[in-house]
Amino acid sequence: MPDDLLTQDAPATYDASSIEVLEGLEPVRKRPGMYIGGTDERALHHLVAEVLDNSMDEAVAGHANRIEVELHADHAMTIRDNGRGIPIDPHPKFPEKSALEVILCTLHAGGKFSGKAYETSGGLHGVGASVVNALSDSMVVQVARDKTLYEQRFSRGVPLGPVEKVGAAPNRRGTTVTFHADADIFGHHKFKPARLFKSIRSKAYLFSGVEIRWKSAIDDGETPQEATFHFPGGLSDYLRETMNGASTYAEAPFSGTVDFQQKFRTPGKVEWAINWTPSRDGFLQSYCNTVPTPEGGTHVAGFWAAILKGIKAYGELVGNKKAAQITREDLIAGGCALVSCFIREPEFVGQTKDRLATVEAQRLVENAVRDHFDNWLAADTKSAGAILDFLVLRAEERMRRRQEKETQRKSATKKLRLPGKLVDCSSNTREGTELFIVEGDSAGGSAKMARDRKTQALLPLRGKILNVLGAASSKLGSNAEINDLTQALGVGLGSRFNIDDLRYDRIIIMTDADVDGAHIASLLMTFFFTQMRPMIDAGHLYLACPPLFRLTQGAKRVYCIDEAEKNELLEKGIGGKGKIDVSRFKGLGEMDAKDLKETTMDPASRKLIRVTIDEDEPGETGDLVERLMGKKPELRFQYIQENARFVAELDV
Ligand SMILES: Nc1ncnc2c1ncn2[C@@H]1O[C@H](COP(=O)(O)OP(=O)(O)OP(=O)(O)O)[C@@H](O)[C@H]1O
Repeated sequence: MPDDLLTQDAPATYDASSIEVLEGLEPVRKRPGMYIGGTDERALHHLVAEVLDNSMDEAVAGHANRIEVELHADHAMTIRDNGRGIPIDPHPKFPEKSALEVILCTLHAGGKFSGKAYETSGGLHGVGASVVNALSDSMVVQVARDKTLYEQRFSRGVPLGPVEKVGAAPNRRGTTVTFHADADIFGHHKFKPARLFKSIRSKAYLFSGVEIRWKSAIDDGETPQEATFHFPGGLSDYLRETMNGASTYAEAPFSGTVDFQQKFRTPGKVEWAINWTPSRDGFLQSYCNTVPTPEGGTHVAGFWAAILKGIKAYGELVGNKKAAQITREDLIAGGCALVSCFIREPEFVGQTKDRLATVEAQRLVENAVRDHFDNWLAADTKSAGAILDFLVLRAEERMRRRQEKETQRKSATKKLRLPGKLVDCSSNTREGTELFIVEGDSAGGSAKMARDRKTQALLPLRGKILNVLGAASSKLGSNAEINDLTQALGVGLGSRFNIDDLRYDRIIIMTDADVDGAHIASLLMTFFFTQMRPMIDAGHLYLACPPLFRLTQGAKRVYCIDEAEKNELLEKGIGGKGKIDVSRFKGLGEMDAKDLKETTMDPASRKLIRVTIDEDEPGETGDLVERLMGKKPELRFQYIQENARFVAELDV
């Protein structure tokens, strides 16, 4: 048959049209976790932050002074500002589209890359607005510019028509975004008025030049349905409110603002407020360009360095030799602090911006705060003396506690009958020791080789522990696994429980990264939550994060925690030579000691999740545990996967 006939007869199916390219915002819908860190309640609320941060950037740049945030009855959100308005003129690169459409339908489109339109902004990747658009079943953007009102509508990231003039706007300017999150992505999660209210109010404290109005059609019985926030006093007012009348060592907080331009000839500024109190635990809330950074970062490191060096220098000046013993731990214990910096082109870890990584911020903040702190201590010797005495006392207490623990543990190890399968560590002080609760004997094998004998102990559990929620309390004491665990911990069960007897600093649950592992981890967490709650409250309980994949390319090897991270790295490359070899760990037992050590056990390179109870909603955590550990086992794995962030905070 002649060649041309062959081609004529073949159906025209395999041509360019059969090559698929994920276009526009499809990748966001396919893998939302990569852009907003998940699809849970926290991720849902993050959508509001993305849109609100754009309005805040407009305000901080001096173009807006009012922002309105409204939660509607159907859980749609409206965020309106009186800024310059997102540009609607045709985009030079895509003349057939408006800049508005390019911004909302293209990743990495924005006005914050070069610092020309904004000096210091929370936005920097040019993805926030488009991600919200992609994950909303409906989004309407109105722009009031040049006395005209424009509008464009979208659904799941796709424009429903071009930008249109919809009326006159003689006395108005700015941007209004209304979106309704897509239930296909966020499932049953809904906006919580209390959570929104709190984060919106903190924004107003962070930038005193803005007034934020809040309105909610949903009444949760505790959150005001209307409010206006404007705080000319900035962070000192915020600190006073957060500390809620607690007695303090300094009469007024140590607070201030330094403009980096004036001091260091570089754009940006830092604002802070701190006071010390005997009556509650300390805290530090930090922000960069009004974006909360719950995991801190370089700005926070700079802040503590300034305070620590300042107080030690002051101690030396007044001849208090004990001041040299103060550590950062003592400062943090009773210190309540707020730090907010504005810098150009900040670098964060991840799109949800939990930790600031810009190296320069450390130096800028440290130098700015240090000068002021020295002056403040010298000018207010009464407060300075009170703080110094308090910190010295804390340092002494800390050292005494450590000594007590040393003796305590020595006697405890002698007296106690320890379970036979416990592989104990050799340190005779509790400080710095860790107990890994491991799944199965095989995992115990590599863990034994990977551990640091001095500080890391292992307790292998055979199979699943008793589900304490379903069990009568008499059964608890006779369950072998629970008995072994309680003995190894040294704390006693029920009325004999005493947290002071705890034999290790950290208790780390280390299970396989699969359904069974997650089940065992949730059984253990339930046990601690219901029987040894003070251990969680005191921050002793952790989850290990073993990786699921290892990528090897030539001499280079990296580990990935999940499928999404693996795919991201495969796309980006890992910087080695040749083909990338992917291996999937089926369980901890499959990892060799070197892998296990590097990724999961060695404090220098591993990742741990600290298990915490959501302070805002402790009752809810109880309900959830009850619901999940009660009747429906299949929900548990999903719970761990989706809600890990709800009960856990990262601690690297
Ligand atoms: N309310 C607004 N007023 C004026 N311009 C806006 C507004 N919202 C968005 N923009 C413009 O749209 C651009 C894209 O916003 P988007 O949220 O996608 O990314 P970004 O803020 O630049 O960075 P990030 O992804 O880190 O949030 C911004 O850089 C800004 O130029």
